[in-house]
Amino acid sequence: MTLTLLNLSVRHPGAIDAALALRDLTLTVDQGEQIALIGPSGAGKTTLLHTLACALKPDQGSISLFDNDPWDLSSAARHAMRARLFLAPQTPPLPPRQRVVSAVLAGLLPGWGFWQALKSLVKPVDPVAAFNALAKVQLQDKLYARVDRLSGGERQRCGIARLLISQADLLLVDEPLSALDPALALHTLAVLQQEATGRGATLICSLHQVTLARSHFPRIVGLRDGRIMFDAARDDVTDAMIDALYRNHNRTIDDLNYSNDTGAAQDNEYFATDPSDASAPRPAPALVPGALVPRC
Ligand SMILES: Nc1ncnc2c1ncn2[C@@H]1O[C@H](COP(=O)(O)OP(=O)(O)OP(=O)(O)O)[C@@H](O)[C@H]1O
Repeated sequence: MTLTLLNLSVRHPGAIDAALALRDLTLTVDQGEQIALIGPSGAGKTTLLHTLACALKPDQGSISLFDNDPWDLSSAARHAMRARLFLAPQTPPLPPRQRVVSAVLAGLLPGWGFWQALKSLVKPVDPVAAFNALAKVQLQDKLYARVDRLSGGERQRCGIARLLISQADLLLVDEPLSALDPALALHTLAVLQQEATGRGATLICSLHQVTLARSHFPRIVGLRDGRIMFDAARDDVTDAMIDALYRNHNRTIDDLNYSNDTGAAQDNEYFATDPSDASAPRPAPALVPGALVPRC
């Protein structure tokens, strides 16, 4: 078993009203599974990936990774556990003046000692490995380019190359295709999935491309407002489930105006009365009927 979440709730430190970003999540993932995380903006996909990467501590419930609760371990043991997983953020945090080769080789850092890491910064220890990882995402020409001179899509592929070079067997990937053109997106997704299959790693990947999620991943988890709305095999996911997942995500001022209409409020599934609910509409000072309100 790679991971188990049981009634897990998470809030971001400093969140307004201490709102929960994940609520009562229960999820079990076996080693080697490939899962697409989908859901509207703000659903909690990134928060879930960060929680799985032990970057956020659960508020309630429990998490087990590789048969251990990381938060019961000493920080040294938790650090060692982190070497078994790799989180590829949507925008990889790349130091501005760093060369691509060093940025990619940073994927090996968890297995290196301090001096080896320092040495590699001065002179990359294994440029061939970095080149090969970059070649898989068609970025080998940028081996010695500075990361601050890369395009958004190139930075994203640099982050994927870093994942490819890592030794992790839990791969957590946050919207890896958001800055890629359609052909590169398909290619990069194939590379990610082949890599995970090849090393028997678990792959959990958040995606806004629902069509790609449904065509490429055997299991799909739909998140909305911090909750799991469905967790199903690809073939069991229907268009109606997708519609419900994304329905009414851009609410109108009229929807928010329900706060003045208790009868209508009860009919509106998106009207939350729990003050800790991140999705709860806030009173709007000036109402313009019919105007679209971004969900945030
Ligand atoms: N650093 C933070 N501090 C406080 N609240 C946060 C923070 N990051 C995210 N949130 C809140 O947590 C909730 C979930 O956000 P999250 O980024 O996980 O959603 P998401 O599904 O990844 O969205 P997107 O698709 O837009 O990337 C949102 O309500 C968001 O406003």
